[in-house]
Amino acid sequence: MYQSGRRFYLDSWQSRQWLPFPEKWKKQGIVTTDTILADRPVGFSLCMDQSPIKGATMPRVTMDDREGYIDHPTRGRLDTYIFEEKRNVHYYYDPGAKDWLQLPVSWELRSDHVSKLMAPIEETLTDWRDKHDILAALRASNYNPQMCIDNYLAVGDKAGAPVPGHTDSFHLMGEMDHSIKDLNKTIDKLRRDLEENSRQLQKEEKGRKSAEEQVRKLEDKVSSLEAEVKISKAQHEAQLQQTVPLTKFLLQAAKSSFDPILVKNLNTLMRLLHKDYIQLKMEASKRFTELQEFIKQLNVGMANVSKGCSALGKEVESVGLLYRKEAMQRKLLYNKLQELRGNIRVFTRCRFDDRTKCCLQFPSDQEVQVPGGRKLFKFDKVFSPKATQEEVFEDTWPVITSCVDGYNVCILAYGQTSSGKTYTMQGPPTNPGVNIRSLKELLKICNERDNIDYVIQVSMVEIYNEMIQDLLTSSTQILEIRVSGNHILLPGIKVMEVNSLDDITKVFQVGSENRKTASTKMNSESSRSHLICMITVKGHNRTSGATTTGTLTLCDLAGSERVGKTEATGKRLVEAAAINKSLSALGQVFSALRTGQMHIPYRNSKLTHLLQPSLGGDAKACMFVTVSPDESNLSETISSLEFGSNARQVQLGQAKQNIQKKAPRTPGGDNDNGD
Ligand SMILES: Nc1ncnc2c1ncn2[C@@H]1O[C@H](COP(=O)(O)OP(=O)(O)OP(=O)(O)O)[C@@H](O)[C@H]1O
Repeated sequence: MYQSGRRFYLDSWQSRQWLPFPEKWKKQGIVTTDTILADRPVGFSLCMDQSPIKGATMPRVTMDDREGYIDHPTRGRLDTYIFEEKRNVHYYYDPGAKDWLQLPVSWELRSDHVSKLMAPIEETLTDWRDKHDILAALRASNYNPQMCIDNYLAVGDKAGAPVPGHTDSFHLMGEMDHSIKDLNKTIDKLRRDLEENSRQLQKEEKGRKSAEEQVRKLEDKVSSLEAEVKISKAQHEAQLQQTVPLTKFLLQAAKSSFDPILVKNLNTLMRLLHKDYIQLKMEASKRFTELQEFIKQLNVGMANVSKGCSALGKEVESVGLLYRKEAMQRKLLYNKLQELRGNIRVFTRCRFDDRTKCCLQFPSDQEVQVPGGRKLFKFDKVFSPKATQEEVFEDTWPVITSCVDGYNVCILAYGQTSSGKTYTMQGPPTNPGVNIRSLKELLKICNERDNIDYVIQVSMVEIYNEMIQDLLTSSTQILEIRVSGNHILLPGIKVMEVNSLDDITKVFQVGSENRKTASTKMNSESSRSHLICMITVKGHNRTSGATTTGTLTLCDLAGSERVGKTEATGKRLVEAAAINKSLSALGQVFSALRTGQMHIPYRNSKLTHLLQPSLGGDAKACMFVTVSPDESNLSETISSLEFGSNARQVQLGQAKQNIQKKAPRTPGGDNDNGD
């Protein structure tokens, strides 16, 4: 027997391989051994049908998390196991990156070596013609042609056989793996560069500090020398003042006494004193000149140091700039990786409220912690109550603007009633939210592109009690969903074209006037319907003649709330039930997408049916989970955060660009005789 970590394996004498420990033995057996060394194979003996023996050296066999099973349509239940195997990988040396990178499938097909390996497969399996496909299978068989043929033949029954010519998913997955590996390598390289730059920055910061310290010391010395010069000058002047009156006095005294010897002595004394005085004066002036010279040198030194400091400051600034640039690049690469994986991007925003203390903590801009050290939730971005509408839009606009290039994009706001969904999406007129900012941005981009003619069309509906109503007309007609191919149509819907800021303002004014709002106990302005704003951006390239059609769906969902909490009755109860039904249908769609189910229950509600193209695989989606800062709403907050966490694990697949030669249908189905 062999133990690796928590897993146990058995040596199979027949196949001479390590096989996973049989499930049924686990229920009966006790494994005994003298010593257990972590993560190291040790000798075991197996005692079956024994009563447990106490002691640390007698471990029970634990469950193996690599085991599983599949229900095969023809072979019934098959046990599965994820083996840790070493695989051959074909690399090429990239002189630019100075690194070995995995060969993409299309490049690998040019290799003679690989062609030789593929030849026996092509000869044996003559109906398998897709070279990409064969190479992908060869890779999966560790470049062993015989194993590849065996694998193909082994799974070649009717239900499980790969359909030749139809399985270029191998190729796509290979390419995708390659891109993700490359991106990871680039991220690693950037991280290393970043660390190197940070180290450099710290070193230079240290140098700057020590230079500043030196300047401070030199300044202290200069001021102490200046003080010394002042003192010696003052002493010299004092001496002079003392000497002159003394000389005058002695002369007068000598003249008054008329004693010639005394006068002579006094004259000698005077001469001596004068000589001393001259010497002292010369000494002082010499000292003074020396000091002046020293101060001059110090000033030059200080100028040099301050020059060095400013050069260092500039360098620090440029390293800082590089750091910010690289951080930005890392973020872009992360976004690209997310895009390749096709994940729904989920942001969380906590509502600002100056009347209450925020009960949530924000350890980083991607984490939110619920009080009492309970669960930590991670999102693509977490906006604290301090976040502005600009900051919120900044992280959304790369997704939004890709609809100009022909992608389907969807932004949803989900959260408890009064948690700030409408504030985030619509916002007050003086500080608009994602809706108006996105349309402005789309207009700006369209105006900047000279050789493409763009048309931006907007339509707006609300789903109230599972009924779809057009918000751009005052008509109360209920719209019905019609499906045509991959398109979801709303025949009869009003579409408005926008060309300026005034048009945008007008569309939203008309829409909000028609929107049904009703009061509940929690919020007198609470909206009890889902608001969906559908924007279509059609571009016609005058040079190439290509047409792109992108859609942006902005969705302000009705508040998720517990019926009991709002004490809803009558009409309100019906509204709450309809909202809960559609939101739980949205949760079911996410859950089915997350677990890769064949059937996605889009048709369980009008909301999910209408959003099907935006959640269905070739779209880019992001969701704002809005939460309240108030502790009394904590249980709703946790359930919203959990909803967001689940949505974050949904992979929609890589987004597809809609480029056509001919203009496609509008949401109203104008090319489809929908009206
Ligand atoms: N970030 C914020 N800064 C300032 N005020 C905010 C913020 N978020 C929300 N508010 C205010 O909180 C109140 C409730 O917000 P809002 O109407 O957006 O909630 P909601 O989630 O859309 O509610 P409902 O589900 O009922 O539609 C509003 O008065 C709004 O102006």
